[in-house]
This record gives sequence, C-alpha cells and structure tokens, in this order.
Amino acid sequence: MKILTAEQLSEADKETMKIQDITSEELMERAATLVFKEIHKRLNGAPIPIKIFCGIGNNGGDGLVIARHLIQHDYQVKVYVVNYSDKRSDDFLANYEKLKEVTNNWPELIKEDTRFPEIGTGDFVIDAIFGIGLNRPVKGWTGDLVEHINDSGAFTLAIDMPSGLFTDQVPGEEAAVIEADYTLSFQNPKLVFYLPQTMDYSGELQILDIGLDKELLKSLDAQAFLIDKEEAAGMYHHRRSNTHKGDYGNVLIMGGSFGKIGSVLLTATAALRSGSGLCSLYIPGCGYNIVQTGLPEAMVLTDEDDKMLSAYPNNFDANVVCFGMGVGTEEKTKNALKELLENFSDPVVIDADGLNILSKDKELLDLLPENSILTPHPGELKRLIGEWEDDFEKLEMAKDFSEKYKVILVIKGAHTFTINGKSMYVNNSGNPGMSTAGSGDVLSGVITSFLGQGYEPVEAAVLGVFLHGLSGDIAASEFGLESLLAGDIAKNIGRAVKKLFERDAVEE
Ligand SMILES: NC(=O)C1=CN([C@@H]2O[C@H](COP(=O)(O)OP(=O)(O)OC[C@H]3O[C@@H](n4cnc5c(N)ncnc54)[C@H](OP(=O)(O)O)[C@@H]3O)[C@@H](O)[C@H]2O)[C@@H](O)CC1
Ligand SMILES: Nc1ncnc2c1ncn2[C@@H]1O[C@H](COP(=O)(O)OP(=O)(O)O)[C@@H](O)[C@H]1O
Ligand SMILES: [K+]
Repeated sequence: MKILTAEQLSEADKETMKIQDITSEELMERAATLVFKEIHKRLNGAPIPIKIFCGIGNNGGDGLVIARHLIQHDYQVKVYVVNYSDKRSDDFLANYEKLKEVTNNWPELIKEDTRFPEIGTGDFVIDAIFGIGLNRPVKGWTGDLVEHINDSGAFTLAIDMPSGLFTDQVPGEEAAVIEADYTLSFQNPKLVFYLPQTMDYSGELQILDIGLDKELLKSLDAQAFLIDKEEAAGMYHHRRSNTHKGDYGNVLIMGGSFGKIGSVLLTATAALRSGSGLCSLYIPGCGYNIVQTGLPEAMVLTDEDDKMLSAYPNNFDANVVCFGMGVGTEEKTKNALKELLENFSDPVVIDADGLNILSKDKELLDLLPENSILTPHPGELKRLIGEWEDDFEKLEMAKDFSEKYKVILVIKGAHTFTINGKSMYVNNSGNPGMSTAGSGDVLSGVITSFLGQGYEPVEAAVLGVFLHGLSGDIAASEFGLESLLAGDIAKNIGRAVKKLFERDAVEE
C-alpha cells in the first residue's frame, strides 16, 4: 500500500469530491460513519462512558459525526469542543448544528481557563482534536489537555492521526502528542506510524478505505510503500516442476570467527530454508566440525586461518556471496572482504562486522558491486552514514548513501526500511520476540537466498525482510515472544511462504 503525505491526501480529498461530485461534508460523513461502524462493531452497545474531544477543524468535524451516530445508537456520549481557535471549519459548523438535532446534551466548550473534565480509567476517549491539518507543535493549555488525556489511563482512540503528531516531522521535546491505544486512519498509512521515534503514539493501527478515487491514488508517487502480505505475495516466484537444484542458486556465505561460528550456521540454515539450491560456507578452520555436524546439507570450505577469515576463495563459483556475520574486524578479515569485492562483480550481501569493516575503511565502499545489499541495524547504520538529528534526516541520509554507492540499504528495526535510491519500502511483519541474538544473521540468509534464486536485488531484500518477519510471527505464535530463538525464524520460512497464499479469517 502506498504511504502518502498529508498534502497528497488533502489534495486527493479535494479531487475525489470533484470526480464523485460530492461535497466535503458528504465525504466527512462517509469517513466518520466508517469510524462509527468500527466502534459499534467492537462496543456492541456496551454502556461505557464515551468522551469525544473535538477540535474546531475537520478532524473535530469527524468527531461530531461520530458523536451523532453514537448518540443515535444510545451510547453514553459526552462531547467536548477544544476551542483552540475561533476559526471553525464549515464542515465542523454544519455538523455542530446536526448534533443539536439528536441531543439536548450540548457539547461542552473547553477554553484556556476551563477546568479539564475528569477522565476515568474506564472511560473510552475519542481523540478528534487535530488530524493531518496540524501545522505547529501542540503547546500551552491545549498541550496540557493532551497530557491530561494521556495521564488518565483511559483507552484512547485517535481519529486519522493521534493529535499533536505531524505527518512530516518529529514533534519536538516540548510538544504534546496523544498516546493512542488505537488509531483509525483514513485511506492511506502515514510514514510517522512506522518510524522508531514516532510509532509508539499511534498504538494499534487500522486504515479505513474512505473511497477516495482509485485511479487518482494510483497516479500519485508514493512517499514509501508499506509491505504487507499482498505486496509480498506479488513478488514471490513460484517454483516450477521442471527444475533442478542448479536453478535455485549457488550461494556462498563467508562468516564466523572463533566463538562466533553459530552465526554462519544460522545464515546458512536460513538460506537453505528459503530455497537455495546449493549453499556453501567459507569459515575459519575452527568451525569445520561444528558446521558439518550442524547442517549436513551445506558444503564447507575453510580458510587457512583457524580463528578468523583472511582470504576470499577466488576459485569458488558462487552466483551470490554474503559476507560478515561473526567475522570480527581484524585487518586480515578486512583483506578477505577487499579480495571479495575486487573479484566478484555481481551484487553481494554485507551484514554485521562486514558493515563495520566498511565503516572503518570507507574506500571499500567504492568497490561494492552495483545493487549490493547492506543490512545494518541502527548502530551499524550510524557508523556507516554518520549521526542524524531525527528519523526524517536519517532517511534522507540513507537515500543519499544508497544513490551515491548504488546499493540497497536494509535498515533493520521494528519496521525495517529498505531504501533503494529514492524508493522506500516499509516492512509490516515481525514482532519484538525477534529482538534476539542471531535474528539478523537469519535475515541475511533469507535475502542472500532470494538473490541467488534470481530475484531482482530490491525484491530479494523487500520480500526477504517480509518473510523473515512473518516467519518470526509464526514462531512467536508457537513459542511466545520471550522464547523465540533466531533458529526458529529460519525453521519457519517455509510456513511463512505458505501463509502468503492463505486467506486470513478476517479477509473472508
Ligand atoms: N473533506 C476532507 O478534507 C476530509 C477531511 N477529513 C478530516 O479532516 C482532517 C483534516 O482537517 P483540517 O485540514 O481541517 O485540519 P485539522 O487537523 O482538523 O486541524 C486544523 C486546525 O488546527 C489548527 N492548528 C493546527 N495546528 C495547531 C496547533 N498546534 N495549535 C492550535 N491550533 C492548531 C489550524 O489552525 P490555523 O493554523 O488555521 O490557525 C486549524 O484550525 C483529517 O485529518 C480528517 O480527520 C475527513 O473527514 C475526510 C474528509
Ligand atoms: N521489535 C521488533 N519487531 C519486529 N522485528 C524486529 C524487532 N526487533 C528485532 N527485529 C528484527 O530482528 C532482526 C534483528 O537483527 P540484528 O539487530 O542484526 O540482530 P543480530 O545482530 O542479533 O542478528 C532484524 O531483522 C529486525 O528487523
Ligand atoms: K486526532
């Protein structure tokens, strides 16, 4: 799904009104009625005190429409108008009038000197204060109200955006932002829902299709692409019957050092579980017995050094090479990476200490074959591209780096970002159980495997990241978050591929 900017979305609102010949009030009615239906489906008439905080713009207008429908369905509703300005929008005013038709219990006005209403932990708060029209940080008494809502402990549902959250910048330290438990956002996801600095504000997320014109949306350039099951399934190459192992890649994984041989084993297991036809490992001598015993399906070549990598096996005929897990950053090992980059012209996958070696000796970056894939976690990324002020600057710096060196960056995290020049892909699978030693090694194996099987490099990265996360989700559902081991992610890749083509119960 496309991630769009606030400007694109409000433009799409306007264009849709023309194309569908509807008023903005009708579009608001449609959008907010969908929200009401979602609430009604879950509350099912329960007599919970509902407190709706409405701004005076169109986000507040949504809140008034939701209030009207809830009141008409006999819910216990109290509406507050947060009067941060006198410039009430037309659709706000129209819906304010309509609300009067269904209740005598008029909205209570909250102004600068008003005592804030008490909010109990058992209340259900609807945040319709600000949406995508926010244009400056929320401070002063409106900020105090936002903090009052946050401190209440009540379940908070944000409409379109948690109030105070911008779509295109990180709120400053002083700014107040609603910490929503759930966000129902209109039409398309917004980038801030997925960035480490801002993702916590939106809580659980649901995107509502409010029927903006499909052709129009198709024509817009995405700020980024959100990768879910549907997008991943579209990238997957089905295996044909008339094939043999030679058709599925011959991957070489160079990694490990004394005490860190397990990392290579995880990468190789993941590569074979992801469908590689042939998988060989190049490791220091000390790992030979461990790897041959741990993974009989893999072939093993050893370096002349017993404890670390010191060379690249130039006579080995692999179609893709992955370098870096557990290798350390010794000078000898740097030479091994240099030899690899000087002798191998197809895209490579570089992970972990391979990245740290590149960061220490940036001249090596110029040797990277075009479309190579680099898989840093945030610490490795900082060493590679330098410090950033905030997540938006990080993404710009990463795009510049990707363009300069013609490489694909896979920035790992709760939502992994794959950056290919100006294009960004945001992963939407995975769970915190995957924050465990070795899960990055598994990811390198999955990506390397797809690259070896002939996927376009960016697809190998994006699909690899998605399946790695989905496999982690399957493993977590079996073992629980705490018990999840990196090896469980590798083991479940096949189930993840099958799941790509299963219909979920909610979709039926
Ligand atoms: N037909 C449509 O378009 C549809 C729109 N929809 C809904 O509309 C929402 C967007 O509505 P919107 O554009 O009216 O902006 P909104 O978020 O309500 O805020 C604007 C107000 O906030 C003010 N303001 C800003 N920052 C401030 C601050 N820090 N502190 C204080 N004030 C501040 C700003 O004031 P000003 O800058 O003018 O002084 C202005 O008054 C969107 O998220 C969705 O929910 C849906 O119904 C679908 C159809
Ligand atoms: N909270 C999380 N939600 C989703 N995925 C996660 C989470 N934490 C970690 N991951 C994934 O697990 C992997 C961790 O990689 P990395 O930090 O390199 O671990 P290691 O170095 O131990 O192998 C990444 O693919 C990351 O996206
Ligand atoms: K809101």
